[in-house]
Amino acid sequence: MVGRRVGIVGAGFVGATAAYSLTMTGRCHEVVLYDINSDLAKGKAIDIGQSTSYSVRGTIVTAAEDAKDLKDCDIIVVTAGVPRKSDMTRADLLMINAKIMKDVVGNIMKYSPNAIIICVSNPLDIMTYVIHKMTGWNRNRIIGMAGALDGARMAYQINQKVGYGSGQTRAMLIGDHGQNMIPLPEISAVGGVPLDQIVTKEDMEDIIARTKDGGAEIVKYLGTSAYYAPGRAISVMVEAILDDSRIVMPSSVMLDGEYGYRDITVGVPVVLGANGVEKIIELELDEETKAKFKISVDSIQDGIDILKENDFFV
Ligand SMILES: NC(=O)c1ccc[n+]([C@@H]2O[C@H](COP(=O)([O-])OP(=O)(O)OC[C@H]3O[C@@H](n4cnc5c(N)ncnc54)[C@H](O)[C@@H]3O)[C@@H](O)[C@H]2O)c1
Ligand SMILES: O=C(O)C[C@H](O)C(=O)O
Repeated sequence: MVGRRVGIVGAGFVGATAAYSLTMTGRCHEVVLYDINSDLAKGKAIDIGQSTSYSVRGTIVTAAEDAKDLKDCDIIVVTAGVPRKSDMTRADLLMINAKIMKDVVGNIMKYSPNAIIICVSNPLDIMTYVIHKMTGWNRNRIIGMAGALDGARMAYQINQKVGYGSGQTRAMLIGDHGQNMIPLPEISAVGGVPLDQIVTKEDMEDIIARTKDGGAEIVKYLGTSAYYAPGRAISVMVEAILDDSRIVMPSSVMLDGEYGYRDITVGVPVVLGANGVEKIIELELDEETKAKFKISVDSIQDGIDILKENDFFV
């Protein structure tokens, strides 16, 4: 369904790039940029708005003067927060970004109580959990963006190795958006051809390592984190919800018994449609992958426990 209103909270590198990507594909009627730095939101909204003369379909791009201008959004993308620098891990952003989430979620609940939220801020799985706990909303309406990006990164690494299949490569991962993410080459493919038939074991190990290191590699060169691939990954998810296209996308979602876990947000394949998460797909995991998944879940739980110890949820 084309023609609805998408709010983006945080008009920095990632938020503005997501807005630009949405505008270029012309898949939503209106994008509203909100940032505590209102001049930044204004400048980006004008600049992106002026690009729409050459996009396939007009999109209205506005800057929110105030959080109340986020009213009645169908989808809100949360990119507010601090990105890491080269000497940091995503986990180092835990306390500072969790505090920002309090402010952001309060505004969303007040002005767009029926929205679907796509969380982007890091550490991703834990911020997604924070948004669940603070809103108390049904779990289909809160989705963490990570697998869409990590899958695109894995596809890129595969294409770099084989030298073909760009745009035809589908890569699947599960787990956290961090060092314990679990690329699944055994169910990834280039144009439908299973990876293990075209990539050596050694190359596969390299693909996995470089995918896991994908965020850090960019931070090393830019001194801040990536935004083109994240921005596009966000817009693909937004479009799937607006179009009710029911694509399968690994995303960080609240488990309630799936994969043997409850009350934890972690990346698994889901179906994205008009209601947000339409379905969680339960892959059959072998014993080795189950053990890796547990390590990944435990690492997310560690971050949640730090917030609890600091009375964050009180
Ligand atoms: N999930 C992913 O795959 C992924 C990918 C890239 C970046 N990220 C994360 O996204 C976040 C944003 O990255 P960036 O590069 O755009 O950073 P950025 O610094 O360019 O932008 C963040 C913006 O958030 C704004 N902000 C801070 N507090 C706010 C509040 N309370 N309300 C509204 N706006 C507020 C800031 O003013 C800033 O403009 C970081 O936490 C980064 O780690 C996640
Ligand atoms: O690496 C980061 O800190 C940002 C983001 O999570 C990414 O993977 O690009």
